[in-house]
Amino acid sequence: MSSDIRKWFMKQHDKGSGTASKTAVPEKPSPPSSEKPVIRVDTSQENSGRRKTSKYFIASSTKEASSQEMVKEKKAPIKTPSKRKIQNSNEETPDDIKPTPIKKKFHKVDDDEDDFVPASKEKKPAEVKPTKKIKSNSNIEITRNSDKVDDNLEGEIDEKDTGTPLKAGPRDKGGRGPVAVAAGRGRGGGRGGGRGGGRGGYMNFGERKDPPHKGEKEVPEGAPECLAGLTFVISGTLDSLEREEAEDLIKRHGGRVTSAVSKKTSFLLADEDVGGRKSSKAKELGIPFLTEDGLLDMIRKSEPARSSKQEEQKKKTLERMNKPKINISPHKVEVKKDQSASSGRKDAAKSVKPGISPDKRKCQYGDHNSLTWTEKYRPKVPSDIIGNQSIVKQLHEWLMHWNENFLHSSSKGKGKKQSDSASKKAVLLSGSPGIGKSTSAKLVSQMLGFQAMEVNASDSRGKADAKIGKGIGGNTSNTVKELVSNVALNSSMNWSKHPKSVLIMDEVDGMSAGDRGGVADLIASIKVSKIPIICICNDRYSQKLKSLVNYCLPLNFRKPTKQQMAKRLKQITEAEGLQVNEITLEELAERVNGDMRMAINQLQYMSVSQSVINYDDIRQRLLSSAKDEDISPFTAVDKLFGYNGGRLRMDERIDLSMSDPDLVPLIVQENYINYRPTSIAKDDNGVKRMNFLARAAESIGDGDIFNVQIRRYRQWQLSQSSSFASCIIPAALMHGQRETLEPGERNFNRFGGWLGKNSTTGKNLRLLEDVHVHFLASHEAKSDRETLRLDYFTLLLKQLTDPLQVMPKEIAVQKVVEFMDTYSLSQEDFDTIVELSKFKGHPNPMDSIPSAVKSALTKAYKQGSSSRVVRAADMITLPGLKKAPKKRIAAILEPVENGLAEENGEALAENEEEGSDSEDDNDDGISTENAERKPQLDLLNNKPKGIQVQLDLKSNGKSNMKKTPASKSKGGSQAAAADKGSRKRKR
Ligand SMILES: Nc1ncnc2c1ncn2[C@@H]1O[C@H](COP(=O)(O)OP(=O)(O)OP(=O)(O)O)[C@@H](O)[C@H]1O
Repeated sequence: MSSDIRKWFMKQHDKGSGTASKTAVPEKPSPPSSEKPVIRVDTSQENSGRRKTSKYFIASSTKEASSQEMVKEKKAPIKTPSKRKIQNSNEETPDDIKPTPIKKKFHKVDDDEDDFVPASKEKKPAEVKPTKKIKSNSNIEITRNSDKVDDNLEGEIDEKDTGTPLKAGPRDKGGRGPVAVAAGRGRGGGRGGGRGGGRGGYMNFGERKDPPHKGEKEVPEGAPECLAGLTFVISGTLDSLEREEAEDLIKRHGGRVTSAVSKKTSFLLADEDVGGRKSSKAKELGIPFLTEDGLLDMIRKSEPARSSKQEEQKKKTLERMNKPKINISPHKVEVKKDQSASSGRKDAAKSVKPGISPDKRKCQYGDHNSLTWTEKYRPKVPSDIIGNQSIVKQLHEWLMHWNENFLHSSSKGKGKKQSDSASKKAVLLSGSPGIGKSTSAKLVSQMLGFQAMEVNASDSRGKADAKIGKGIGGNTSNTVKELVSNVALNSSMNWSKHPKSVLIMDEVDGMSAGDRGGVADLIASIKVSKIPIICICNDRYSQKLKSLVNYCLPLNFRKPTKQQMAKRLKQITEAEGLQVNEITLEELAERVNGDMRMAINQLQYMSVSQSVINYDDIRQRLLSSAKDEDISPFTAVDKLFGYNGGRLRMDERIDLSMSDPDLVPLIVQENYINYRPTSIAKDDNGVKRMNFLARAAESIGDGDIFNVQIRRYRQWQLSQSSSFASCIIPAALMHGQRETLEPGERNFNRFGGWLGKNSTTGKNLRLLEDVHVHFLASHEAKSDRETLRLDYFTLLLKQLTDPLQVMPKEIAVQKVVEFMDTYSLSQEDFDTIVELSKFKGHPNPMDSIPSAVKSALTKAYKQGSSSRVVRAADMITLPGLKKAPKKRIAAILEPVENGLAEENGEALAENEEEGSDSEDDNDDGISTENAERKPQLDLLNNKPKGIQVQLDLKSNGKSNMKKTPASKSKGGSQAAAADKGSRKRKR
């Protein structure tokens, strides 16, 4: 498998039109079809120089594309443009072509929609519709030719999991035959697709062909709104414009670009019949096709006199700047809205008992013109808040019933289900910045007559003082404490006016790592609070908030859609006399990434210097700030796996997966199994899902191979491939709804389990190494670490626990302590042996030992400590090292050559303290330089003999390096020397 991946990587990919296919299916000029009419699209356009292959293509002016010409086209052979190859969809029928076996299976992907949903195998015959003429807004006549669709265009490859050989379709323009599936872009051969329409393997991402006449045509500038009201869908590769350029061009002229064809679509912009889902849907709905030339023509014809346009704009700006503004004040807006509001809303508005009276507010706001627009147009009633209406409603419900749930009720939320919103004393509003969290909290509080007290949690660092008597003048944490317990408020507030208060804690995730105890303190405050607490954060998955989440009702704010934002922004710009069209505002909304505050601020900033803001102004202004977002790995995984994960663009997927290249793959791996892919039918019997799971698992495995290459061999250039294999492909396959697989499981993405498991492995290896070193120092056995674990541990466990289970207490304890002394095992070693010998499903031998016996054993072992002869592997010090690594000591003690198994050694080395490796090199120079080091050298010399140190230890049983040996036996002098050496170093 790994070699497959590497080969794939090493392979130079053909970025052209599929060389492979060219060799497979020799290219030849296709004779004109006698059955399929080919319409010349825009005969007036010289620079197009291309033949349009589909009858669905419209000319920019049908007057020019006369029926006579159409007939001509049918009969006359077509001149092949120099750069393009001729396609004739009737050239080969599926029957003519023998299916070519595919070497490697690639799954079909609709690259237009950036989704990896396998295509339906069914062929949908296109509807037969009468030819009719429609008129576009720009007075361009459009022919809707709906002759019978040539089935060959719809040729499909059956290359899915079933392994059915390809059903070859007609060769496309690029001459890609069926074998081009892997190499070519898009649907490859067989689908009869043109340049890049329809499905393509995800492996081919990024290989969309360049437009054949890229940059060769002049892009006209038309009237600003000439495409207003028209909705375009782009498919395939255009003739001279990149897709993004075409998109910009349309938007610049007031048109809308969507990704999927629907009834609202005005044109499918494609330069040839690209085939694919969009194409067939357009045909099905009778949506006219428009060529790039057609589009350019449409724009060109609307071109206004440039100078007059500019002058007009200048005049407007000057007018606007000179004239005193007649603005709709926020108050007016409010009144207006209230008047038009429904009766229900009126009631709600009536019930508002704002903390500040209108007069006071006026005072507070001062001159409206000096206000920032975000303040000026801050929502005044809940319905002004765009998006998240259900969340606002939930918040309203929770706050409305807070007093009755927690103040006046005897049960105080007890007995209610944990999930029940009424059981939580606090709420946690989460969501990205500038989407209305604080506004909603304040508005709802105001509506319900609560006095809102705002505290920025990131200012309330750390715990409150134990004595909160310091009062409100003290730090913010104290303030919070006092607020929630109403200690100080009584004296300073008029409770008849403000009987109810609510505490709004903004930016609770801003409590930095240094604020240990800050969140804990907040939780403690929530527990005792006599007022509702609304916590606000950006990232509810933040590790810091892990414990807080359990005490709060989580309400997650979503970003408003760009359409919702544009609508609200339009109201603001109209009120401010700023001329901006909706498409431009949608672009702004997209560029600020749903941040309403930023969008409003940008508009206010731009309004200072211009009264007309067009699409290009927004693009220019927000070019650098395009979609920069700091997101947590959990949010990234949520997005990748989300229901709309398939709609994300590839660059967005890459950004998400690279947002944390260490953690995102781990979280993906941990959770992919919980997702039910959207692309499988609801009644799927599980086979398809298993298939998807298998493919995702395989891809995660590939990602692991990349990861090893990156980490071990520093092949950082593979980072993106690694993200691709370990995140993007699995998420593309599995994205959909998350479901739980075990009862009691929470339906949230889990943190990657690998880190925990790796840490446990490291810990176990360290413990094993301790036992191993002691074991070797006892000179009773000379095995390596692995042998000790595999062959000795069972026996050791038996010897250590059996007597305690079956023998009388005293005898058993004595026997076990003797055994431990013989093998130089400490109490910790005893525990390690028990712990590492545990297996799921096997009883723990310690369970059947009475606790009296256990405590007798501990007592007996400690008693013996004072006179115990310790074979002191623990006391070995190595020159230059504060703490000698056990692995090194084992190597000194171990008489056998083979040492530790390489991989275990590596794992251990990774887990050893960092300093040890860097200090490693010091060993070499020790013999000559430092006299202090000599004793340690002696230890090395004694290697085959082992070391025996006899020490009189403290009665607590802990070895003490500073203690002078009471008696010396064999080797004692060395130990003493070692001890001396270590003492000297400590000084
Ligand atoms: N959903 C919305 N509807 C209408 N206006 C909004 C909305 N969200 C934000 N705004 C505008 O943006 C301003 C700031 O919003 P707000 O402070 O509520 O954002 P936030 O989500 O709390 O941001 P942060 O997380 O940075 O505190 C508001 O005064 C308002 O003008």
